[in-house]
Amino acid sequence: MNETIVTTENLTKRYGEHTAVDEVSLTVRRGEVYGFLGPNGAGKTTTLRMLLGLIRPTSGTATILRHTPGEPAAKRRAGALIEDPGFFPYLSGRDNLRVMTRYLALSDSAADAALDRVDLTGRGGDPFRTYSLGMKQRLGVAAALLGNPDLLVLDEPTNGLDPAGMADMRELLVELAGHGQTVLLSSHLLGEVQDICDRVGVISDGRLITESTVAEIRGMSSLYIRAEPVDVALAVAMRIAGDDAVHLLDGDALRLDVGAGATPGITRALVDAGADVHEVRTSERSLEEVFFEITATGDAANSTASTARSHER
Ligand SMILES: Nc1ncnc2c1ncn2[C@@H]1O[C@H](COP(=O)(O)OP(=O)(O)OP(=O)(O)O)[C@@H](O)[C@H]1O
Repeated sequence: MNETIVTTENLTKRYGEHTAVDEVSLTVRRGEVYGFLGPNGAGKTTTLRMLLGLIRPTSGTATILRHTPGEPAAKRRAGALIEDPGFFPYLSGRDNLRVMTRYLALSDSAADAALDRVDLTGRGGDPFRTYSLGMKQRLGVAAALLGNPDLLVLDEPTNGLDPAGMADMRELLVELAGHGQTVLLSSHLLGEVQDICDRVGVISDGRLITESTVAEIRGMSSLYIRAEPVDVALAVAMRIAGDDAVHLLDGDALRLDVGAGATPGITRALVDAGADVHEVRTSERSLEEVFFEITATGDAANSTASTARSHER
């Protein structure tokens, strides 16, 4: 599963003085769901548009399915939902897809197969204008699926959906990946995609800050401690875990960036130092927390740095 489906090397796009995408180098491998994450305006859509050959890079290179973006062979094997697909409101979902299958010289049955993949067969005969937002997004994914592409590129596929719609979309994406399709999706809602992505690339201000698995990016688990007096607890925690790994949280709790295996030793040391221990619990940091940290510091290596404090309860 290590075949490379997408690579970029120092991919850059400038608009006048503004650098929208700044030397981004990323890799998407076959069969994975890759989350391209970043806040609004970070450069996600611009990167995806370069990958699809919709705009030209200012410098740097990209390869998609071993082709240059925009080459007919790359277009055939990659389906995308990147801009409003522009469905006809009075045509049914099925007929909208048929307009596309005819343009792509595919059979009408490809439209039915795509409707089926996104679970819209039952409503396929209804006019597009009667669809909910979630159904419209699903039809957009169905359009991207026409021709059974190897790679799906989806720009913010959960955007604007309610929680149930998001859950449906997530389920659909996992299912697609289960069928061997590689999925590259962008999102600014990290919590929404962390459960479905195999790997993520985090972009901020046009620069790729980090690229790794969700587990790696979250780093090790944290230990939350409430003990009194807090200054005693703080001193004990810093002695055992090191100053940089200890964060004083609001409400005089402590967060320690240590593995769960450290829990018994730290609890014993607190008690030995005469502290009253009210609570000790381990928890994994969410991608959301880590994301705030690394986009604030601009450096993944600093992801446990003290900037975390302002985002913690
Ligand atoms: N055609 C353009 N001309 C000038 N600036 C542009 C153009 N397209 C994008 N930009 C700028 O490039 C930056 C990145 O935009 P982009 O749309 O790629 O961000 P994004 O991460 O997709 O954000 P969002 O989630 O809001 O869509 C923004 O500052 C945007 O204003």
